[in-house]
Amino acid sequence: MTSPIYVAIDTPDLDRARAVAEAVKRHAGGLKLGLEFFCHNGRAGVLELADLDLPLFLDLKLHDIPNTVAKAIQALSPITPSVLTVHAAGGRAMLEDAKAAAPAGTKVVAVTVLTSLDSGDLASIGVPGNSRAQVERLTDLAKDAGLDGIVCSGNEVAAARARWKNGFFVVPGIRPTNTAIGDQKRVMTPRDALDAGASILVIGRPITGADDPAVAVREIAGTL
Ligand SMILES: O=C(O)c1cc(=O)[nH]c(=O)n1[C@@H]1O[C@H](COP(=O)(O)O)[C@@H](O)[C@H]1O
Repeated sequence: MTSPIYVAIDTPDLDRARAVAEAVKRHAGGLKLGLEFFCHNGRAGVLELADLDLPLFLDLKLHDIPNTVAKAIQALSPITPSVLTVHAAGGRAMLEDAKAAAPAGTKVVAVTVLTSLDSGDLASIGVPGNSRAQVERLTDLAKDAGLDGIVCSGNEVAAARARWKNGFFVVPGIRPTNTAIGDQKRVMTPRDALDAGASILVIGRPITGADDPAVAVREIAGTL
């Protein structure tokens, strides 16, 4: 079975990214490249890692007016990521245009409530209620807009999946027991997140910050 673990390769250093990717390859279902990597290496850097033969998840969390987001996605060509992120808070027209602009083989998924936020943070940006209510609202929006799935924490994924049976659910904020939480606020263990309905798990520092990323990813895979 393909591993559900997507390793977040959060570094601006292309050589380090390649080394970590090679180390984790055996137990990873894919690599996630985000803003830290992309701001430094751009499209050329993503294409450099295409020969690793692992699906590439491009996490750009696009959030702008519909025209700008659609044009930005077109400007990624010839990259065809397996997964691409946009912010659900960009609204329905932006989500529809993002999906229309993406290559046919790319899953476009909407970030709902960042896993670094708790209900106090939500209140401070004018969102009433808890993270689950907001994830549910944005899950319905993403589904209606024709996206492929959403990003949420393990705490909300069961509720989100109950509303969208065949959606694709990306769950970051993954922390094996005994690993540092850091800036994340809504976390779950890999096993619990899968049991709750995650399609894939995004895991960064518990693997990339370990003394030996190959050992760390193997140990996590062993718990699934
Ligand atoms: O879209 C994401 O991947 C994402 C959404 C979210 O709500 N929270 C979140 O942590 N992420 C990403 O998931 C990764 C988590 O990294 P670690 O906290 O190091 O495991 C980072 O690359 C984040 O950018």
